[in-house]
Amino acid sequence: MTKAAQSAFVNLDDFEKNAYATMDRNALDYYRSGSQDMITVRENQRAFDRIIIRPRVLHDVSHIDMSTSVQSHQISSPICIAPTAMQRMAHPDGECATARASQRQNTCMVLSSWSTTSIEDVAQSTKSLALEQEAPKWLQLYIYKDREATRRLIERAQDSGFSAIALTVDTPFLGRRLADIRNRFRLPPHLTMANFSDQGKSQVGKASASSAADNASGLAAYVASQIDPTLSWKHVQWVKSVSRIPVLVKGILTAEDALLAVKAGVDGIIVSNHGGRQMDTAPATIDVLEEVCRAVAGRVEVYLDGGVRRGTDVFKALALGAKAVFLGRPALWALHYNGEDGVVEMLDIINEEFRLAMALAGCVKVSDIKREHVRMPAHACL
Ligand SMILES: Cc1cc2nc3c(=O)[nH]c(=O)nc-3n(C[C@H](O)[C@H](O)[C@H](O)COP(=O)(O)O)c2cc1C
Ligand SMILES: CCCCC(=O)C(=O)O
Repeated sequence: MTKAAQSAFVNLDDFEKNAYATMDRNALDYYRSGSQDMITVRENQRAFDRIIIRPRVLHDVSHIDMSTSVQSHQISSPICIAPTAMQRMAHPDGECATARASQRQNTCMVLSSWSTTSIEDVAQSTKSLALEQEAPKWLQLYIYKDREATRRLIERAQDSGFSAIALTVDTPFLGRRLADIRNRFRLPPHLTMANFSDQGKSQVGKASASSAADNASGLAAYVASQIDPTLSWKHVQWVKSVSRIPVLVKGILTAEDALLAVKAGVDGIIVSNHGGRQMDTAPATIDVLEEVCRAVAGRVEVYLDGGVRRGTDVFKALALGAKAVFLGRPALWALHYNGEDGVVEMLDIINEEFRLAMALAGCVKVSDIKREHVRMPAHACL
C-alpha cells in the first residue's frame, strides 16, 4: 500500500517524501506543481526560514492553550486545512477522510468546490464524529460562468451546515503548470467533479490542446470553460448578496486589495498565492502578511496559507497578525499515506511543534504571541 513499512514520521516532510516515492505521476505532479518556474512555491517556505523568533524566557509554560476561533467558531488550534481539489486521487476516501480528520482534531476544513466528493457527502461524513461540537467547514468557491450553478453551490453549502464561503479571487485563468502540461493532466476516469454531476468528468478527462503553446493540461481547459475571467469586486458583492453565511476572499497579496476587500464588506481575508500555483514570482505570503494586516487594522480576520510546514511557521504567522493558518499540500501527502488517520497524524505532529514553539518562546495562549516575538529580515521580499 501507500503506507510506509514503519510509521516513524517525525515532521511534515516525511509525508511528502513518502508521496514522492509512492504516488502515481499524474496525481503527484498535479499536487506538487506550482506555476512556471515554481519560484513562489520555493519562496513560500524559504521566507519563513528567514524570519527569526525572539524567545522570551521564565514564563510558566507548563500549560499551553492553543485554542482560538475562526469566524466566531472555537477550534482547538490555529492550524486548519486549505481547499485542495480532487482529493480522491490521493486516497479513495478523499475529502471525507480529510473532513473526518479535521473533525477529530476540532479544526476548520475548507472544501474545494472542485472536490471529488459532493458537499452533502462531506457534510454527512462527520456526523457520527461530532461529539461536543461540529468543527467548522467552509466551502471554497469559484464564480462560475454559470451564475445559477454558483448560487446553487452556496445554497447547498448553507443547507449542509457549512459556515462560511471562501471565494477564490486569484484564478481568472489557471497558472501555467509545466508538469501538468507535459503530462496532459487528466482526472482519472473513475472520478468526477462531484459537485457538478458528470460534467466535470467529461471535460477534465478529455484531451484538449494539441500544441505546447496551448495549455495541454485538462484542468486548464476546464478552468477556461468554467470560470468567468470578467470577475471584479462587484461580483464579490453579488456573492455576499446571495449568501447567508460569512464570505471571505482567498488570494489577497497587497494592502491595496485588502482595503478593497474590506470596502466590499467581506468577513475575512486569506492571504494566499494559491501555493505558488498561479502568479509565479508573486511574493511569499508570510512576507506580505504584515502589510495586509496593517491595512485591515483589525476590521476582519486575516488568515494565511502557503508554505506552512512547521510549528515555528505557525508561530511566525500569528506573530505577524494571522488569526489562523491553512495547510494545502501537507494534507494531501498525509491523506495519501494513510487516509483519515494519516491526516490526523500529520496534524498531531505540526500541532505538537506549535505547542513547543509557544512554550520555548514564553507564550501560554495564542493571544500572547506578539509582533515583538519575531524579527523580519532586512528585505522581506523576493
Ligand atoms: C493540489 C492543489 C489543489 C488546490 N486546489 C485548490 C482549489 O480547488 N481551490 C482553491 O482556492 N485553492 C486550491 N489550492 C490552493 C490551496 O488552497 C492553498 O492556497 C495552497 O495549497 C497553500 O499552500 P501549501 O500547499 O504550500 O500549503 C490548491 C492547492 C493544491 C496544492
Ligand atoms: C482552478 C483550478 C482548480 C484547482 C486549483 O485551484 C488548483 O489546482 O490549484
